[in-house]
Amino acid sequence: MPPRHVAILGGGLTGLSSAFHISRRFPNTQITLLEKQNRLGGWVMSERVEVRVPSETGSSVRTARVLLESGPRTLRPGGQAVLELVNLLNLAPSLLTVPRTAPAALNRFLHLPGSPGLLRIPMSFASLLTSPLAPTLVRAVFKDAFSRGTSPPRAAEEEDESTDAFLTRHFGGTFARTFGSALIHGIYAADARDLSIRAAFPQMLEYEQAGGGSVIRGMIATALARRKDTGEVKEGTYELGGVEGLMQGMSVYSFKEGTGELVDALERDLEGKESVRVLKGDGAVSLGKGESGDGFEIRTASGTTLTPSHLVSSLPLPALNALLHSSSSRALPALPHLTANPTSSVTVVNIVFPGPPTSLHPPGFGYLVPRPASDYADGNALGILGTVFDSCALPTQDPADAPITKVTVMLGGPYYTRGRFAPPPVDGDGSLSSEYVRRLLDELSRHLGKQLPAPLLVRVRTHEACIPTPTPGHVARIAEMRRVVRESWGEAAEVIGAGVDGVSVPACVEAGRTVGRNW
Ligand SMILES: C=Cc1c2[nH]c(c1C)Cc1[nH]c(c(CCC(=O)O)c1C)Cc1[nH]c(c(C)c1CCC(=O)O)Cc1[nH]c(c(C)c1C=C)C2
Repeated sequence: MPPRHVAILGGGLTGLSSAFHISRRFPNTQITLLEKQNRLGGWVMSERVEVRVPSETGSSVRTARVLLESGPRTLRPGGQAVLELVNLLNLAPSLLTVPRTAPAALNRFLHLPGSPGLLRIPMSFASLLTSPLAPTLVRAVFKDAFSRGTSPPRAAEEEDESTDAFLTRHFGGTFARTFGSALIHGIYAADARDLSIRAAFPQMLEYEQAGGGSVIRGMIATALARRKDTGEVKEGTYELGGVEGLMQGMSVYSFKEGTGELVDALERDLEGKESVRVLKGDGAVSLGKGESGDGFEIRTASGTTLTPSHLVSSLPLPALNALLHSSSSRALPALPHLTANPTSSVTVVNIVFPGPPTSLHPPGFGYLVPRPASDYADGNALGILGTVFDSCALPTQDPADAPITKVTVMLGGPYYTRGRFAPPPVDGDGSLSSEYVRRLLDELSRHLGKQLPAPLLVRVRTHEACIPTPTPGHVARIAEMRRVVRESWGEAAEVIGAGVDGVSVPACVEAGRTVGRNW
């Protein structure tokens, strides 16, 4: 029998995807989505702002509406659950795609703390030959591929280690610090020494297993096995329409109005459904068992009481923990491990410069800054994690007749938790102090190897505790947490979200897509 009433806690992508998919599966079920903020989408945040742009000769000024992203800005075509939403929400006409052959897909850089300029990460054998990064990469490949028996596979499900420890074991400490830490900054804004390899990169463990202890041998063996596998016709379970075809040969994609279009389309869809109620600016303040012992009782900040038969929590796990502890009447049994993982805070600074991108930075995706050899307490002015060259990947998101260069600098993460850094103070109107902007521009000029012009716009957002870091043991802890939900809250409740299923946009959408499949 379909559920009578499903309450969904949290209006980020996971909550929105849950509401969308549950309402498709059970069109007559009442659904209430509760979000304490006045907006939906969590940290997916796309916004157009007016920028006064001088013409190339400087003789006139025009106003351009420039798109700024402070959360995820591009998506990978491999995430089928997101492609399905693009199809079902008719977003294909808004798609902007970046081919695999574009400079933004091919050129990625590192800025090594302590030395000026950027180093291109070699993506081909030819570019490896001339790269200053070659010694680190070649040594790493040899260490993993030709070391026999020194890296026993960690097959047992309960075994886990940090991503840094795994990479050091296979590829050496210099590789782990130079490439591994930078990669983890770009995804989790976290310290690779804190991040579980099993939770973040389970495929690495599969390669290690397939390669008898070597990741590289395992990758080669897996690729060869896939090539032999040609006869198999895979059953498509996602409703992709023609969208998959549009993604052939593409590295990433977004939308004309940014990733926020996904959120807006989901919100419009839910608003159009009579069975769905979206309560913005009204979070749950208490959560307990229903009065008759059946279902749940939720009280909201505005005083509304809900008595759903089914419950989906997509709240950050620490927020769910706080909610459970503040709920006294008919309290639900506590859940283990909700506060086991730390979270990273990220400061996102969008900067718009006059002039075309070619005048300011090399063509490419942007650059990442590895962990300094001296650790997070020092060695990196302001705690910069990396910079994205936004205008390079998706130039058509902004007006073609306004010559601008848009970059986004990301700061914080482990610099805020382990270092002596704190999020930059902002003035009453939300802007950075001119002294901080000067220091930031000086530092960027050093990274890019050229003096930068005065920016047309600088906008800052600090996302507090926005990305959970699954620490070693996460997968086992989540399995236990899920068991306790099942056994003591019942089959009518599920706990999902970035802190459970993974931090990427596809992981969040997928979690909402599969929630309640057994109802
Ligand atoms: C606000 C900053 C974010 C940082 N990480 C994420 C956000 C939103 C989340 C994230 N970023 C990436 C992934 C992997 C998904 C994938 O594409 O496979 C996740 C979950 C990769 C990534 N990192 C950066 C970009 C532009 C992308 C592509 C996806 C996206 O648009 O987010 C740049 C970047 N992100 C962060 C830093 C410090 C950084 C530096 C250049 C933190």
